[in-house]
Amino acid sequence: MIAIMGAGAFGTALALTLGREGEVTLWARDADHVTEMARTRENARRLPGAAFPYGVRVSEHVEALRLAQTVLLAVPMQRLRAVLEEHAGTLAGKTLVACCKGVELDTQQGPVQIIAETVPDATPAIVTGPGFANDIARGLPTAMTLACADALIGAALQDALSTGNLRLYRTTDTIGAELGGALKNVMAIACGATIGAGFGESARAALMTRGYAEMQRMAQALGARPETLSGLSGFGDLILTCTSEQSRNMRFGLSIGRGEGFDPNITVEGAATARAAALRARALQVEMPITEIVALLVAGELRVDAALDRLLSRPLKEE
Ligand SMILES: NC(=O)C1=CN([C@@H]2O[C@H](COP(=O)(O)OP(=O)(O)OC[C@H]3O[C@@H](n4cnc5c(N)ncnc54)[C@H](OP(=O)(O)O)[C@@H]3O)[C@@H](O)[C@H]2O)C=CC1
Ligand SMILES: O=C(CO)COP(=O)(O)O
Repeated sequence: MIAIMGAGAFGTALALTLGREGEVTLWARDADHVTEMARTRENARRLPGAAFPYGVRVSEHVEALRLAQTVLLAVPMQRLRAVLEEHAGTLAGKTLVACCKGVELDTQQGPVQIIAETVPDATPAIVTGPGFANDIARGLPTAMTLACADALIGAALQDALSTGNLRLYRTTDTIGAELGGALKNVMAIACGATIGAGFGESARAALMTRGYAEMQRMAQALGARPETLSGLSGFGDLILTCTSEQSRNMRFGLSIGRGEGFDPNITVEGAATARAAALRARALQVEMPITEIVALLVAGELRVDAALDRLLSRPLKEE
């Protein structure tokens, strides 16, 4: 059986697509939220307008996860460690599939390493790539990456988690998969800020391309395979997130560029990840000027016009 921890937009979308073809348990921490979802068969708080199919069960009891061999972890990146620590006993020995995108601010670790540290006898994996919760929930076609260092378990997960509208491609390169998903959000903030400030589409294309070069540099410094970054989890998600206003990271960037406020309750993974990735890049001595600038922008330590000046005044070099 499959279970999902976290009834946010993405956890709910995964429950919907899996629940159309089998049984899935969706766990949320808030009992009132669970009661509401059970009564209305909808998650009006996080993914309104998408009716739960028959196969979706909801629960606020972590014991409901005991029967599941595979648990998808769909909580925000900066909360992942706390959730795993709190429920490590229940999750021991299971296959734990991170569904979050980012780098932990305090440790500069990704989700797979956090799973390995907090639930050492679990098998970690990650699902990441271009796919908006709304699209998945509506049954629109999507393709993402499933990464698991254990190739046999990865193949079984690929079968178990692929659905009629969610096609999973498989890799054993968990480092590349999680870095692609984490860093594309940073680039989406940069692109949003650029568009919001009125710098134009050409500037966005330049940022996406140079941002992709940064993603490759860091990934390779950490031992990822270049082809993982050029796949769905890297290049694919970079395109989606940097070009669509459905993306919260993109919209957050737009608000920075326009000098407007942004609802702090909206999950924007790229904000903390920019700061974490900038720290990691410095420690690795990897050059990541766009990431550095996004880290300063989100901290309010740099204005968008000064950020542009800083990028344009860098020494000219070979591509
Ligand atoms: N939305 C999307 O299109 C996609 C999102 N993702 C990734 O999925 C991850 C989650 O994003 P998303 O679902 O959109 O975020 P949302 O903001 O929609 O939801 C986050 C959910 O996490 C829950 N949560 C937060 N902290 C805890 C905790 N300590 N214990 C239990 N539950 C907790 C929240 O519960 P509560 O409601 O009680 O606050 C909420 O239901 C992110 O890393 C994102 O990058 C990946 C692909 C697509
Ligand atoms: O990761 C996503 C799509 O692949 C969702 O992006 P946002 O978190 O920016 O909304």
